[in-house]
Amino acid sequence: MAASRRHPDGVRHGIKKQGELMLDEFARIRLWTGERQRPALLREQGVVLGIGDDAAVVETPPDAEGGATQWLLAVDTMVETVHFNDATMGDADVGWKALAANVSDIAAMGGVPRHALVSVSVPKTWEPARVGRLYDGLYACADYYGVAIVGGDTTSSPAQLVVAVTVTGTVEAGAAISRAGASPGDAVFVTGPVGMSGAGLHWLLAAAEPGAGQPVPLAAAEADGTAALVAAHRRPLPSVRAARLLAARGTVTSLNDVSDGLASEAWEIAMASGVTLALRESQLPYSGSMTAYAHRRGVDPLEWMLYGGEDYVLLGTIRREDAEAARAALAAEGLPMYIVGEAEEGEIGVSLIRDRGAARQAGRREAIAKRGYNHFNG
Ligand SMILES: Nc1ncnc2c1ncn2[C@@H]1O[C@H](COP(=O)(O)OP(=O)(O)O)[C@@H](O)[C@H]1O
Ligand SMILES: Cc1ncc(C[n+]2csc(CCOP(=O)(O)OP(=O)(O)O)c2C)c(N)n1
Ligand SMILES: [Mg+2]
Ligand SMILES: [Mg+2]
Ligand SMILES: [Mg+2]
Repeated sequence: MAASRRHPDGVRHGIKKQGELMLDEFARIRLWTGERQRPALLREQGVVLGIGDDAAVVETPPDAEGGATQWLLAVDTMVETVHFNDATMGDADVGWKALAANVSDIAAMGGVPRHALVSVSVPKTWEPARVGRLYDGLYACADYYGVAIVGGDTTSSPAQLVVAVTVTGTVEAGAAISRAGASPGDAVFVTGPVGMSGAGLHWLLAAAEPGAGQPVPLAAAEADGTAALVAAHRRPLPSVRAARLLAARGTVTSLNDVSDGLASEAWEIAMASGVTLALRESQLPYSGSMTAYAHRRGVDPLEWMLYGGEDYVLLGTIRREDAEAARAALAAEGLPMYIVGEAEEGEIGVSLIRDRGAARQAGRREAIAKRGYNHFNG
């Protein structure tokens, strides 16, 4: 009979011959998820029954005035080697980002993120402590955004780690903001700088030592002036508060979040709405550290800004007459909003008006390619 004893965490573990803790699937799940969330948060999200049964039970939350809400449902997956590797991300960063990418999709509909289901497929080579750290990051992000983790699934995996997070959110009935409502004359905005994550990834891949088997330390990035870029890549901060403030104004006509790159997301709005989005180069939110790093590496910063991706800021359109007031209202809350262009009538597409610095050529227009991160193309 397998030896076992009561571990201080209250979970019953088998003991390997060498004395190493051997946890079965259910013990691991309890270790990763047991009593990790504040009871107040679970109550706030209407969780009647959370982790531990066949399915979670949650109440449908009313809006602030007691009115009806609608559910928002989204899922996003992260796969080792595709979305991260040993060098680019720590295990806790993977957990944070897996949930953050989902929270960002709820923000992109103008909603409030509420619940999450977490599916992990774990290679046999991953010691349990690594998944424990992944859950540290997941729960840190869940706590930050007030999301209740109410269940999930656990399997082994023949090779890479896969983590898939499903989120729910709610939005006032009829108030979800799609990609399809932009009209000619609307202002185009973003809720934060773009290109930092792509630049951070570039730096991380260059700094990675083959076979080091551990993430590039943040201290190395600090020493090189790229810590903000690495943080943007590892710990994105989706724009939930900005989304809620903007949605409440009733003047936002389309919204999307930047996962595949500003160009790709702008194309999605342009196609869904049947407009051209014209971006002004001089108005784009250039980050100082991203621009400095790009110049050091001889890269055009626009490359990361337009095509880098994983920024998890929002791109949207808003009625022109409310654009400046909305910007000021967000600024009053310490939240950035940059007006970066205009929706126009005409052929569906995205263009860039070159009106910045040395590249200035009397406002020359360039067509922006429908390119960005694509899982089956490059
Ligand atoms: N395998 C799939 N089955 C059904 N719907 C999918 C699948 N993959 C993606 N989708 C849907 O296609 C749309 C685009 O997906 P995606 O580009 O991943 O969105 P996002 O960038 O917002 O995460 C979304 O509505 C998503 O729900
Ligand atoms: C090791 C590594 N290589 C490449 C990338 C770049 N990358 C991977 S996925 C992705 C786009 C975003 O992921 P996706 O699954 O397309 O999210 P979604 O659009 O569904 O929200 C990018 C830019 C990375 N993050 N890490
Ligand atoms: Mg997706
Ligand atoms: Mg999205
Ligand atoms: Mg994508």
